[in-house]
Amino acid sequence: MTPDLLEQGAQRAQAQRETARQNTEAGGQQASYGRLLKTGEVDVTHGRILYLEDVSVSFDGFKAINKLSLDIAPGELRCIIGPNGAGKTTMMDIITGKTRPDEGTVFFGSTIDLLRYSEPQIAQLGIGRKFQKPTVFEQLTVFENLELALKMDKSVKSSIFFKLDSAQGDRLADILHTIHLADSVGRQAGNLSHGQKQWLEIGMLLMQDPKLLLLDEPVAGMTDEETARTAELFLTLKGKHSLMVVEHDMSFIKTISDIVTVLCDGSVLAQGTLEQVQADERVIEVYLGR
Ligand SMILES: Nc1ncnc2c1ncn2[C@@H]1O[C@H](COP(=O)(O)OP(=O)(O)OP(=O)(O)O)[C@@H](O)[C@H]1O
Repeated sequence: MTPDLLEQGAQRAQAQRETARQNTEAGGQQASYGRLLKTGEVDVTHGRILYLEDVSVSFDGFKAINKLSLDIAPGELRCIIGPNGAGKTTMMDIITGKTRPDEGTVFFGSTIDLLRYSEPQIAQLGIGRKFQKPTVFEQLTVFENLELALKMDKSVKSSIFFKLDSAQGDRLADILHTIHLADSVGRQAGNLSHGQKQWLEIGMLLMQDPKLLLLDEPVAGMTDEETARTAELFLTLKGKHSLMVVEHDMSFIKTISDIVTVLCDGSVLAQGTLEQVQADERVIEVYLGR
């Protein structure tokens, strides 16, 4: 792809997204009461894309998650903090189907009971997960990694004969811009910096157009500049996707957060703005004061 084509593709994809956003704002909520949801659509008419209620799981008698309840609004960027062992990773494992809870309710939108689905099916439903370590294909170029992410999307049939159509090409160009890698499209992923690899992996998730993205310590090991650019990236994604970000880096949380949920001993200890939770005595005691 030439820089010109990339630029044009990115602009077309941006324009399409803007139209979709305006349509949603103009009537998405009301409209969805009166219409059937299309395949792959998530019913967010009750204002929640993710809903957990009284979820518990024990490992050898130890309650890692203990009557955990929380919900996330569509388009929200929710930050999750908490001391080591609070249950943050286990919570993500439950949402993505890696771990089955002993009890509780986990819904995607108001109609999809996630406990009825397997891990690959949950990914297919539109929940993307980014683990802490970047897992890109080091031998392939940035472009090839993104293209491959689309091929791995099971909804794209016949991947052997797969060729990007123009809408997919535009989306790829748009994502390249979003993840700050438009200038590195032909570079081998193995030669990227740690931060760039993390962005590329986020781009690979975005190629599958997830509705909800779960990100585990996305800025761990990044330089200050990379961290700042990642904050920018997340703020761009907010609204178009729902995001749940687990992080220990408080200055990063400060830059991106609206609502922060503090987990401790497998349940929600406090929730509010970062200022509010930082002023909460219980939080100071178990976490921030350490
Ligand atoms: N498969 C497992 N078997 C036994 N115990 C487990 C298992 N998975 C998690 N745990 C325990 O459950 C608790 C919660 O772990 P979890 O990894 O979810 O915490 P966390 O908040 O993500 O911690 P960190 O910030 O250190 O990553 C810990 O005490 C952990 O040792």
